Amino acid sequence: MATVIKNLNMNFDGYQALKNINLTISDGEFVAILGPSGCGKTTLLRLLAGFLKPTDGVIKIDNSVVADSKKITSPNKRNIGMVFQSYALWPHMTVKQQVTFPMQHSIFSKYKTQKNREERTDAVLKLVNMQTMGDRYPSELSGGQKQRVAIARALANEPDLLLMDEPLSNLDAQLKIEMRREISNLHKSVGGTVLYVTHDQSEALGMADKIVVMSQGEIQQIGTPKEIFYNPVNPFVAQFVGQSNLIRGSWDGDEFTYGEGEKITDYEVNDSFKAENLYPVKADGLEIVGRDESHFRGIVKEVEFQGFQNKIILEMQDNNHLQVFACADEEVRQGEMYGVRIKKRKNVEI
Ligand SMILES: Nc1ncnc2c1ncn2[C@@H]1O[C@H](COP(=O)(O)OP(=O)(O)OP(=O)(O)O)[C@@H](O)[C@H]1O
Repeated sequence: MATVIKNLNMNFDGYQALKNINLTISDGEFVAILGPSGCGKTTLLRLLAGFLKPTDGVIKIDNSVVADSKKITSPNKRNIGMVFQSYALWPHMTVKQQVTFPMQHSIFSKYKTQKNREERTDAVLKLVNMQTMGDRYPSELSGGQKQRVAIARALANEPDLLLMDEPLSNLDAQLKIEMRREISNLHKSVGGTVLYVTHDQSEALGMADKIVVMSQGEIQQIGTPKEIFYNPVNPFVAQFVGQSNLIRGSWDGDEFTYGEGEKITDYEVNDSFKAENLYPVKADGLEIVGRDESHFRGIVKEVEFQGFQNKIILEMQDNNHLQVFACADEEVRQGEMYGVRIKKRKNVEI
């Protein structure tokens, strides 16, 4: 049941919200669409669900065209489950009724008898750990419980594709982490294909098989979480996903020169950084090397205690700000000048 998106464009009154999107989602894959607010994530999801008609391009699910610029297959004729940020539960229905409803009304329902539907409702409520709350109404549930019901409802008809639009953004930090684990485990146990929209890089990195990074309506990079994190293809991905520093200098082949002639050799840096004479390095890839004048140096603007480490913000001589992690017991004083060095990149299996 692969979903294939080809040359997809979406215009809203002259504003191009999606530009030439090409993406294949394979059967059983968990794909995260990751990008900042306004980059077109929800628009892509709405096109897949059948709520919008593309300006251009084609969407195929299981080899049949469900959308092109001329016609679309309506949402009720696609076997798609949706989980929204706002939960979108029906206030007048109990938990059990919410889950049973799509089985009574969808043309894809395999659960034709009342008994079948009751069994399936019990099974999906058990999956999301809500089996004891079947008779409650949404107003009697916590945020996390509502989200579990929304997930159970979306899974009831065993959708070909489960679309999740920032499903955890209304939950508190602790619950987010719990639900993240639950959704991952659910995907592992039930299988199925998931497209998960988020602007939170840690959700995408922790849950997805494949991440699609988007910016301003365009796909920037598609890859596994490790590929995206360790080998970003351009400065946007490096900064958005890894919060990398971008150090100015000059490239000669695989050798980068920065500061006062310090050099580092790196075979993994994408040509798009070389073209701009930038070196991407995360906060843990830099080290403070004392106050030796000959080093690449800057003034410490902030020292933030983070428990295991300190996060240090330095203002460099070219006004660029760098983030550096240092051991919590390493004394670094605010307002003073320190040298910084790029550490040799560790070999990470990707
Ligand atoms: N119906 C519409 N009419 C006009 N412009 C729209 C419409 N829907 C979305 N847009 C615009 O398209 C762009 C992409 O919107 P979209 O909702 O897809 O972004 P997003 O990445 O999901 O953002 P967020 O994370 O804030 O939800 C935005 O600039 C938005 O204003």
